Amino acid sequence: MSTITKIGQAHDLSADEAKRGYPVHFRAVVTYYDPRNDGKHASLFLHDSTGSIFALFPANWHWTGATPHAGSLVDVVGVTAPGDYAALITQTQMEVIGESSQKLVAKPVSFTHLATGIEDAQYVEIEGVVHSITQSGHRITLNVAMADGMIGAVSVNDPNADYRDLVDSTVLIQGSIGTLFNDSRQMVGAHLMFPNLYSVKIEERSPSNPFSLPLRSIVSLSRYTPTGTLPHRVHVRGRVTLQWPGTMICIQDDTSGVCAKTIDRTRIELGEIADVTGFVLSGGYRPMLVDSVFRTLGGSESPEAQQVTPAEALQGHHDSVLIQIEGQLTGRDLTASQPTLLLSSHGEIFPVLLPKNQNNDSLSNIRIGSTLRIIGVCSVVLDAEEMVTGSGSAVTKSFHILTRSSKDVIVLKSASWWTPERTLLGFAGAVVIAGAVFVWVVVLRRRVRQQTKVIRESEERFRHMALHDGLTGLPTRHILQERLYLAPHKVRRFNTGIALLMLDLDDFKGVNDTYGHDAGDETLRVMARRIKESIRSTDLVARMGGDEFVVLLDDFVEPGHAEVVAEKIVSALSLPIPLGEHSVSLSVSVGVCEIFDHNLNVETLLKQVDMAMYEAKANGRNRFHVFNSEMAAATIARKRMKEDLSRALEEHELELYYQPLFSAQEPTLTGFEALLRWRSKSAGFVMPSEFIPLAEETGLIVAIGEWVIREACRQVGHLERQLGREFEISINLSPRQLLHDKLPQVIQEALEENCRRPSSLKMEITENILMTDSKLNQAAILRIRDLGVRIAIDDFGIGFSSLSYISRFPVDWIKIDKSFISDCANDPASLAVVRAIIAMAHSLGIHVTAEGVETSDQLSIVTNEDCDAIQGYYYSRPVPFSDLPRWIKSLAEPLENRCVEVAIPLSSLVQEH
Ligand SMILES: Nc1nc2c(ncn2[C@@H]2O[C@H](COP(=O)(O)O[C@H]3[C@@H](O)[C@H](n4cnc5c(=O)[nH]c(N)nc54)O[C@@H]3COP(=O)(O)O)[C@@H](O)[C@H]2O)c(=O)[nH]1
Repeated sequence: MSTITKIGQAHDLSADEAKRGYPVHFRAVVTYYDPRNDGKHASLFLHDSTGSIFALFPANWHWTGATPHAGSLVDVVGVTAPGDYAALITQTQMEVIGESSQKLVAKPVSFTHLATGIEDAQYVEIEGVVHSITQSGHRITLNVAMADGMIGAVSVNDPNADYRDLVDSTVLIQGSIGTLFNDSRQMVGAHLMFPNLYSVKIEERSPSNPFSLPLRSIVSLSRYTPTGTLPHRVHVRGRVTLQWPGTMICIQDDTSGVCAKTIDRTRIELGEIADVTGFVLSGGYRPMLVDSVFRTLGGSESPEAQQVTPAEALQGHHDSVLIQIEGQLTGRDLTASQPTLLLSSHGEIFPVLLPKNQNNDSLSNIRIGSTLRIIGVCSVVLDAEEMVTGSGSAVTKSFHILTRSSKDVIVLKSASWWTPERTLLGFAGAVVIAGAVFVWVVVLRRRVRQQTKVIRESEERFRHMALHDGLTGLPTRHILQERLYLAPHKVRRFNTGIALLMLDLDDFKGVNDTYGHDAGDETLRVMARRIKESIRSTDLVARMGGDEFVVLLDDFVEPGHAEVVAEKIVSALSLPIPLGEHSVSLSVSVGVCEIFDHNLNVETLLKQVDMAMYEAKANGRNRFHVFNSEMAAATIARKRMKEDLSRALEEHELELYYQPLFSAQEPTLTGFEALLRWRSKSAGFVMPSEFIPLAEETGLIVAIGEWVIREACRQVGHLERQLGREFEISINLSPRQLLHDKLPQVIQEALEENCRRPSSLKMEITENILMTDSKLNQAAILRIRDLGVRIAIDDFGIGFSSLSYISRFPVDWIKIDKSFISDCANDPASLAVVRAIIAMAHSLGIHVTAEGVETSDQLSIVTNEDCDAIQGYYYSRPVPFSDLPRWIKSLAEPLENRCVEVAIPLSSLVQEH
């Protein structure tokens, strides 16, 4: 997998591509650093000339040099992973290499633009008024009102900084955008991560004492129109008509009333005069204040509660004003989080809200039907729909009363069963009763229905939005989960099975990149429709996000049924999709899992079908793959091995074996190839073919490879001093290691620390390193060769080697792959290949090693063909370092007496054969 070196390239990967874990290596500027982020991870936003990206790494990361701050230049290695919107970097390793001289340019953005999500992780500038400041854990948040919406600007709290001055100031803030998405990839919010107060520029400073702002009459708030583009705090004064400590305070002056949201819990007497400052929030009949603070000025003259009828209250003029109103108690819920009474009067039904956490026991004894007088602040609700679709002016829909305590509920007339009306009704007869009841129920219900219709509609809308994907209309993972949890019962009851199919479109990103996002959306809609058409109406298909879908078959599934469905889906989805004047063809990879056991575990089932889907991808895509138990065992074992391997270096479980290298013509020992071994505490003696690919995948190969270079130079240097002669060392290089910027420096240090001639070191790379990403790899190889180190091409002949490009490349050695050597004695074709490689290499001035020489026949063939060096079991297997001196001494003895065989652990012999 090729390494990505530009941030923009990594940021733009689709979720599916990012999930593959592309290796990345960037040099970038830090725009934000939070050493604690979520406790387990530290986080960084990084920026280069192509864009910005978010990187996660362990919170206990040990910085070898300086710790970073905004403006640091860092060297970062990691792998890509899907983020909520754009890709991010995990398994990050990094180092600060200095200060950036680059002046960062932040793009000014509006909230509406941020709401599209496309600026995820990018470096931007916002303008707005700071409404409030909140602290949570180690972070501080400035809640900023931009011209078109509110945004939280987040930073690591600096205990020495004073943020309070910022409230009500107009500010410009530069930082990186963290966008929040739900499972359906719908944006639910965004934060601006700013590094410190230097990123906040105050354009217009607020007065430090908010109560020094000029006083306004409360009624003027209704006429409030922001003079500039952004609204600032206002200051009003009045008598307190209601206080819900920590939530709200309402005041009233001669002109009107207003309610203000506040977190201040200071208790205040009703009727006291209070100063309140806050930000105007319009949208109701009258505006309210938010993020408010208040102070009391004494006094205790309670404002008069105006007597109003429900019809008058509905007109709206009494909104936020203290009123008294009468009605019959028709219902109550005193145990709800918001205790409520329901009153009716003159055909109107209105709720009365009581303060939370108060003793309302006295109210539970009031009989339904009793006539009550309520004193409280009137809150009028507008009909938003009517305002939009109708006249455009404020249309009131309902009202409710906010009371200060249960004392605001006065029983005027208690209802009794034997009221004159009811007695009369009793005499009037069953038909009249039925009629009256019917009318009463109809009228009451109609009113209640009207009151609750809007609530129910918005609940329905939210529920539908939460449970259905906005693009395809398919259910989301929540519905799938509900159905999955019911599945075991169904299996038990009907004695059938269930099947799960996980679908991932192959190369979907290509459609987005080539034809644009509208075409991508259309493709997803078509695919969703085709999947639905391929299954029964009782089966379920859910969109999991991106281009991933899951199908649940839980209706009388019989063995093999899921495979038939998967086959059908694979062929339905491979049909061309018309996109305007174009037509595209895509394929899909499907994982399949069938279960006929009611003890099935839903989590396990999801993991298994995911594994099967990845297997389908790995086996060439455009196909389905059925889960089997070996896959699970292999995946678990790999995961465990990865975890163990991440500790292998620090737990000293790695060691080097050395396989001798001989010159061919007069066989003399010239040096060794260093070969890595892992003596794992849990897995035993592990061969490199098993763990090097994992080290590559996880990025651990960079650290492990560095250790190999340093350790091989140290150990062979030690041997040389002991024996008084010089050896050459061959070391294998992995592709990922090659692209790490520090590699030449590591090699140079290892050479210098051990006083080694550069030409005595040979770095072995495989052919396909040269073929993939050739420009980057070639540059890296040239940098190593510039040190004077030799380059060898390993396993030559099995890849894509082209003689013409070898001639253009600075290669010193070629190692003919052992498969040709093992066959050359019996297979004329292999012998011909060996001859051709040697002739071609020599004509280009390149030396040749025959590797894997095991027999005397093979030895004489390669020697006769003029090979330069020999490596193979014929001379020796790889030898542990501690046995090398003994092995070298035994060279004088006949081959069969050499001590090497005893030097190798039995386990490694078994694995090497
Ligand atoms: N990036 C790194 N890769 C490494 C490192 N150490 C090893 N490796 C790579 O792992 C592969 C397997 O290595 P290993 O199991 O050690 O096998 C080596 C020899 O034991 C084997 N060999 C040598 N002679 C013979 C023989 O006569 N017969 C026979 N059947 N096998 C023989 O060949 C392997 C050496 O191969 P090569 O490197 O291609 O010269 C292997 O691909 C290693 O590259 C490491 O530190 N880093």
